Amino acid sequence: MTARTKIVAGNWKMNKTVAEAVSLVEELTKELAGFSGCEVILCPPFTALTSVAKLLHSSPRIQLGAQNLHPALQGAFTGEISAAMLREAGCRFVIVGHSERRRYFGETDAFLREKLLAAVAAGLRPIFCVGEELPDRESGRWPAHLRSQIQGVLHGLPVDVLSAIVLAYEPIWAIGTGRNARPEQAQEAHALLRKEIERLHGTAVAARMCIQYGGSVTPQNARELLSQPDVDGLLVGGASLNARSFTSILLSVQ
Ligand SMILES: O=C(CO)COP(=O)(O)O
Repeated sequence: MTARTKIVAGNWKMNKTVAEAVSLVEELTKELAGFSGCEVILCPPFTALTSVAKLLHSSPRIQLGAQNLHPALQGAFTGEISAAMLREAGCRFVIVGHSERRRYFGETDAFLREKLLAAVAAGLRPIFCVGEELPDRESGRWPAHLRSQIQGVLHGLPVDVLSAIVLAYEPIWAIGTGRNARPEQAQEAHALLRKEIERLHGTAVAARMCIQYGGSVTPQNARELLSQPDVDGLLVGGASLNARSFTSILLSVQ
């Protein structure tokens, strides 16, 4: 089996002023001095990126990510931000296709594909999110839904783009609900996603791909989720907003 480096990311969503972000990162860098259990990514809101980047200079194991980008290089897109701007702010990663972006901002597969291409062209690694709604989970249609999200966006992408992507399985019914997927449910979905990647892009790409789980991850459930063979990391929302809970999740990585 290919050994994949585990990657745990904190998606702060629309939380933390610059001052709050700085204080959280100061606490985290203190708690995580010497930590080398996995790659750690922090995704603060845009306004806090440069301040957080400065604090992370001396913590090479903690990297910076953004929560969104626009695929155009520049231009008349009021309120948007480009991949080059994110790189300049110190980002290495960017979340693409989070269910909240798909749901509230109508982001389509075609648009997400453009974002992935723009991100990788600028040297960013996308964290590409997929996941089903509760009715699809309950009716058993979730495998078809996940396959169609993968095919719709990743089909035919060049191998350098695929190799840069971190995939995140985030069942929508588990996001912010306190109801995480059971470890065996996460494993089943991750194995299916890896199989689909393999079908589209071959064994080597699929075996190397890091697939994170996201949705109500807590210090209590992180270890068991991470013990599944195809769970290669976590994408943490609420529990990443507090230094103690995020650190305790990170310490569950073996
Ligand atoms: O959406 C998520 C991370 O991107 C998950 O959020 P919660 O961990 O708050 O459920």
